[in-house]
Amino acid sequence: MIRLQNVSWRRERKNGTPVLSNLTLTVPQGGFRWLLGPSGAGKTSLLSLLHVESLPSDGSLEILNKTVSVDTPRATLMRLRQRIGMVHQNYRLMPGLSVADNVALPLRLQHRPEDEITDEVQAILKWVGLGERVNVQASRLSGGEQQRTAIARAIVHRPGLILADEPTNALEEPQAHKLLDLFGELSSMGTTVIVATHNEALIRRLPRPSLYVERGRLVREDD
Ligand SMILES: Nc1ncnc2c1ncn2[C@@H]1O[C@H](COP(=O)(O)OP(=O)(O)OP(=O)(O)O)[C@@H](O)[C@H]1O
Repeated sequence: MIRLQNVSWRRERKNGTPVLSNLTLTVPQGGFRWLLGPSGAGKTSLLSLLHVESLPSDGSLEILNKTVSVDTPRATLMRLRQRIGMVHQNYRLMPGLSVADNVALPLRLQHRPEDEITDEVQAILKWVGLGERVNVQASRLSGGEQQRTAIARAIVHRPGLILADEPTNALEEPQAHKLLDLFGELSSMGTTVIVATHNEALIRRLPRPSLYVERGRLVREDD
């Protein structure tokens, strides 16, 4: 469950125009929402807030049944973030690590046994079509391969919440469709999924409710 009540977020501590203003919305556990809006509307900023990389300047924010504020201890935020899978627009892989080690990161943070990690990572990399690229250094990957590695890393630990920022823009259509089908399936099994996109064709393929953001405000919610 995600719940925002009158949440605003300013880049600077006190003054300055809020990047996100007065957002109130609820997404139930297992809900899927498209996050839409023009470039610069605040979609990435909202995803950063939901990923607890930034914290609300005002209002109240609840993610996976935890209330989050500027007073939340860092260790609590880190634990919460481990329950969230995020596909960043620019992937944010560790360039010096192999594909497998990038994808293993969330499982290592959970202190899972290494043999289990190897199996899980192999399986998910095979699923995204990178079964033959396991030991390649991330800095040597193409854009599409980087995006698929980032997707694998975001879902390998079966998070309760998946956030994805334009997760298919470097993918070929069949891969994009496969990913969407997975997101749809994960949401029907209880994972909350929020996907920012400009891609109308994707939305038509998986018709789900949308959140429209404009100039940092939630201007519309469609079913
Ligand atoms: N690092 C930054 N420093 C200052 N302003 C920023 C920074 N990143 C984004 N902004 C501003 O914050 C606002 C929201 O940007 P954000 O990236 O969240 O929008 P977006 O809807 O994700 O856009 P896009 O669809 O182009 O990715 C915009 O006005 C943008 O110019």
